[in-house]
Amino acid sequence: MEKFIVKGEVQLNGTIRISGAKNAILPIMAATLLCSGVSIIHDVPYLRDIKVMQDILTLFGAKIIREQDTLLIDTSNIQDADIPEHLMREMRASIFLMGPLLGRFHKVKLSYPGGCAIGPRPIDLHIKALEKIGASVKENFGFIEAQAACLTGGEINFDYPSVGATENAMMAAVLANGATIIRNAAREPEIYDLQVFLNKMGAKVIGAGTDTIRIDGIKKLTPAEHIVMSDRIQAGTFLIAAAITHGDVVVENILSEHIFSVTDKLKDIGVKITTGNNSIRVRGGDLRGVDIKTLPYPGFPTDLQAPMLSLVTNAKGTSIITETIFENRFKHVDELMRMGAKIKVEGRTAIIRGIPKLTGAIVAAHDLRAGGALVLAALAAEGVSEIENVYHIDRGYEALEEKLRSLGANISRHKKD
Ligand SMILES: CC(=O)N[C@H]1[C@@H](OP(=O)(O)OP(=O)(O)OC[C@H]2O[C@@H](n3ccc(=O)[nH]c3=O)[C@H](O)[C@@H]2O)O[C@H](CO)[C@@H](O)[C@@H]1O
Ligand SMILES: C=C(OP(=O)(O)O)C(=O)O
Repeated sequence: MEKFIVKGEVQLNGTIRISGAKNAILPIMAATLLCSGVSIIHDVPYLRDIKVMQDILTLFGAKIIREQDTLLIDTSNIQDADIPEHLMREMRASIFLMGPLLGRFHKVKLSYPGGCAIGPRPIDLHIKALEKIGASVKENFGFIEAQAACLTGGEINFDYPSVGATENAMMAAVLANGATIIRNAAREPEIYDLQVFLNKMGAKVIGAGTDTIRIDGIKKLTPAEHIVMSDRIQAGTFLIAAAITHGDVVVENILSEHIFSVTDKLKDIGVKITTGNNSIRVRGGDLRGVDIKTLPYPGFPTDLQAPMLSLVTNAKGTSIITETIFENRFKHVDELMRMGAKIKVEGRTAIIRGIPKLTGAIVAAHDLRAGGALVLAALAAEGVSEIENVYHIDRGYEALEEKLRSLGANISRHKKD
């Protein structure tokens, strides 16, 4: 087990480049199972979830080579296999394999996925979507078995725009007979990136990024090469890091349109934002309280709720943050209170009374973004903080401490005693 030790009150200054997005790479890696041959994915960071996806694809016989930030995934000799429960439980994205495996092998048996413990995370929408295009799905003692001699295009109307269920449905439908229409689809940029990759493989998908996606099934896909989109959540985390330390940071390789909901809120809080061509500069100012509600894209992303909550603990006045996506995504609150933050949680709403400064403390990351949020709080706090359970942070932030150090932060990684 590892921990971070952070000495706070250091302004961050400099330039940081954002790498490819975990949440775009994982479904794209799953999609490589849909064809035979070598697919190439560029700008892939070293993350724990990506290593787990590599391990799963390897079980199916895929040969994977990493050349720096490029993954070469050879699916020429893949065959059906069972995914051990411990790998399924490692991350939410393991469920993204259901659609491609069904498309390729006409049957799939999986246990339930894991992922951040941020409230119940059912997979009913994934299952219903696959049933709509002809799969028969049985749930038995923690396992899901789906089969379809032949998937057939159909109409999928989501009750809720689930990101993962939209991606699973797209990946299953590309090899189905006929056309599939997905309505009330999630509109996240990662879904558009998946569409681009699938179309490079020869699929016929249109509409990703809107709430209606149409997939005209084809018989066979071919391998593709792709530079994955940059990670808007990582970018947002660095923007907030600059703001909380009153620093001056340029975040490069980010499309500002992907995070305008975040930069708009940062401006409301009092932070100076300058948008360049594929970059954003953030300069800290006097912080004032704001109200934020997490929503599906293009609303404020739930994955930046925890980092933003850290920021407003230092904002003058009262802030109200409402989490509408996940039922239990306030585990960072108790930890921030150990650092002196004044926060009251009522149901899905956190009410934060800003204080001039947090104080360093020993705290624990309970999930990925909560871990990121505690690192940000520690950067601003007076004194030294220890953040335990760094393995959560490693799921989604590549070498976070090295990147922060390049901006001047005083942070180091240690084995926990
Ligand atoms: C690997 C990945 O890409 N993870 C992201 C993905 O997760 P994920 O794909 O799991 O998120 P979803 O959009 O599916 O979940 C949103 C909400 O829908 C509910 N739901 C979802 C599926 C289902 O079958 N039934 C159901 O009720 C969930 O419990 C949750 O309350 O989108 C989330 C929302 O932007 C992000 O926080 C995660 O970082
Ligand atoms: C919630 C997240 O990831 P996952 O869906 O993989 O748990 C996240 O990336 O913040």
